[in-house]
Amino acid sequence: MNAVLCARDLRMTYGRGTGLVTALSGVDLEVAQGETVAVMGPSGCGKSTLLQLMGGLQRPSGGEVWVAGRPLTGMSERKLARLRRDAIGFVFQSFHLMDELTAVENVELPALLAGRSSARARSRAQALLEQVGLAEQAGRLPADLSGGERQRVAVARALSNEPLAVLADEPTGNLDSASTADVLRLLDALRSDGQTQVIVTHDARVAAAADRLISMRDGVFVEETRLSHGSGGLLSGLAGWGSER
Ligand SMILES: Nc1ncnc2c1ncn2[C@@H]1O[C@H](COP(=O)(O)OP(=O)(O)OP(=O)(O)O)[C@@H](O)[C@H]1O
Repeated sequence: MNAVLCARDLRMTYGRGTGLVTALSGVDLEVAQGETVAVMGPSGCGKSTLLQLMGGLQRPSGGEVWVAGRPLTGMSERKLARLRRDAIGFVFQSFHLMDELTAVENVELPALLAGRSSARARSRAQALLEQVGLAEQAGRLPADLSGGERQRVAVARALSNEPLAVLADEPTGNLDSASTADVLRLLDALRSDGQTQVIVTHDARVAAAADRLISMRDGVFVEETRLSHGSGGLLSGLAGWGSER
């Protein structure tokens, strides 16, 4: 299997008894190396659940996920944690930053956990913060950052362990056009280096910049569109952006 991320007949039901909620009703997805897939759909249709299952943060109720050809089914929690740490970068909707760590410390943490030297982790963290326009905020605690700044720290953190795949839940949700452009430029550069990306978004401009767009509704894929941008990649979604800074 050549896909970096692969799911077959993926199903997820939360709760038990009469309180069952079906979040995913059998989806199939293959994402190739260097490919960016955008996932769109109304609130509650199962987008975040899809990311959590593809990244091994939750176990599915049914179906199978492979990351870099390795099946997650039957993998021990320890191996799963190692795979997440080494191969995957998550951008969560609620950021999940550590309150007591500065921006740069938050960003370097995944790289340190993945075994990088402190010098390499720090220099990559600083470079990533610079790329998302936050070089000057590197020493601040999350409490002293705006919502959009925290979000950009979360994006930088997801990229710090140089992951094979990034799973991003609304990475530009709170950002103005200039900051969105920064984040998309960074993702585009990493995709050019072969990174695989799945981006849940409500922003049509972010979606338009992906290689493939999947529309979800009620736990299933209702439409898949392959987009073509010539060689522009994500940046082609940025025409006319970023001029307000
Ligand atoms: N931990 C949970 N326990 C129970 N139900 C859950 C849980 N997580 C999600 N759900 C339910 O599963 C369904 C899909 O949720 P999910 O968060 O995947 O949707 P989403 O498309 O990402 O929504 P949004 O765009 O609002 O983030 C929803 O009905 C949600 O209420």
